[in-house]
Amino acid sequence: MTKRILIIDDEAKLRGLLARIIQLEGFEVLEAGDIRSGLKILEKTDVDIVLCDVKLPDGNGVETAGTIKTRYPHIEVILLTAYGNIADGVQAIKNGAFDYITKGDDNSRIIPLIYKAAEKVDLNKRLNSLEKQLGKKYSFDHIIGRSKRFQETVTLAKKVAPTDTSVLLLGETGTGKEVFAQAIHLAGRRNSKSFVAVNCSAFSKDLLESEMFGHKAGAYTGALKDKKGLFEEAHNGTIFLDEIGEMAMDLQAKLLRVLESGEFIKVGDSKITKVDVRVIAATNRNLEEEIKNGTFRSDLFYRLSAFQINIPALRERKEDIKPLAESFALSIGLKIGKKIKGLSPEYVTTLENNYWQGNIRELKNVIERSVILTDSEELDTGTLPYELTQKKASAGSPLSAFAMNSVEKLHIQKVLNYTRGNKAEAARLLEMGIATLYRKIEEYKLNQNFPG
Ligand SMILES: Nc1ncnc2c1ncn2[C@@H]1O[C@H](COP(=O)(O)OP(=O)(O)OP(=O)(O)O)[C@@H](O)[C@H]1O
Repeated sequence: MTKRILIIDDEAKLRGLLARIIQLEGFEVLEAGDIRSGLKILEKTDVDIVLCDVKLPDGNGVETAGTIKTRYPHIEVILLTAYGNIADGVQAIKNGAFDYITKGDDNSRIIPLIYKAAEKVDLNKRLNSLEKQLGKKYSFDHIIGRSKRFQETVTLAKKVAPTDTSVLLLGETGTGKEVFAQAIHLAGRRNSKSFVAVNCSAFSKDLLESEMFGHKAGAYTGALKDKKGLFEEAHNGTIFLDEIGEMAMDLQAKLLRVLESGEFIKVGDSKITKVDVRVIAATNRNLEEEIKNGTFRSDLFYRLSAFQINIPALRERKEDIKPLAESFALSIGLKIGKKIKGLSPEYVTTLENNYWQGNIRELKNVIERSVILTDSEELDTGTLPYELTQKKASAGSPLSAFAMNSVEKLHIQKVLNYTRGNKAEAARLLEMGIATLYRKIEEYKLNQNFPG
């Protein structure tokens, strides 16, 4: 495919000349006279290579090379440096530029260099699609968490990874069950084959059966063609069955058969299909309870639970909150082009005191919000959602929030928020004496800053 090249240079004559030389080679060329209009073009157009001058009316090309690489990692940047200024070129490469050429005396270098950069762009694209095929590419090296509790979990998962044993991952929502499933797959002998994930709660019973096992044409209305199921897609690889507690009983029986013999029958088929698939299942439900309630088959549970891994909730491993938050802040910052250097101590404490019902997923969302809102390179509590800074005091467990004094504290705070800090009005509404209110504000260290 024709590569598209953007030239950012304020010298119109030189820019035009360069554009013509490059166009003659069959490349498509766009031109910009300053950084701002160059970046605007990148926002709207798919560009492969940028040629960028160093001295521009609105900034420096060496820094711009870094900005472009951060925002658009697949683009290759070539810097046009002034004669005798190699230092700029070297710095640009440090910032992620592909290479540099000295203006004027290097005209014969430019075309071969563009071809080389074009090859690199193709490679970037191939790598990108490979990474996509591998899913979110979580290996054990990418899993963050140094706490003892978490490390024990990782050690267990690493031990089972190279075997072919089925694994049952248990943990609250957002604790990283899918991340672990991927890491186990990648560390196992099936890692060059597919990892297929299916969320059992996302489909109705009939649809889930046809998703998992496939169907023959005419099996039911709307089944116009034969359809391969996810078990077949995962042949020789791994299937991850998320929310297995939601699976209907008769499908559970079918799943047990696959686990035992690798065999199943497609919907509407008469013959057996055989696959070789490793099964990793996950749930946030208590399956033993489900068995008692008659909604989960005990034989399937025993088959699956031969190897159980409990992933601890985030609140049970507070030491991991800071490194996780730092890593998310950095990567989200890079994605949206903001440099985040760290988190304020108060910010970290607030995060550590939160209950994190949604675990790492919730933490990631909170950090994303902060990175978007922040105007500084250090994230501070001002960027946290209001309820998080308020929750600080009642943190611990959801139950502790129901202890009498916790309830009183929350209630007084709510009323104070309502009266925007007017204590006389708050005391009246609370039907308590003003002196008592002052004492309680002091005792519970209630927030007295009211915006607006
Ligand atoms: N240890 C970890 N290090 C870094 N990121 C993590 C880690 N664990 C989870 N995440 C991130 O947290 C989010 C939730 O993880 P995941 O989807 O694996 O959770 P889950 O337990 O499968 O959730 P659910 O029960 O809702 O399916 C994802 O964005 C994932 O990338």
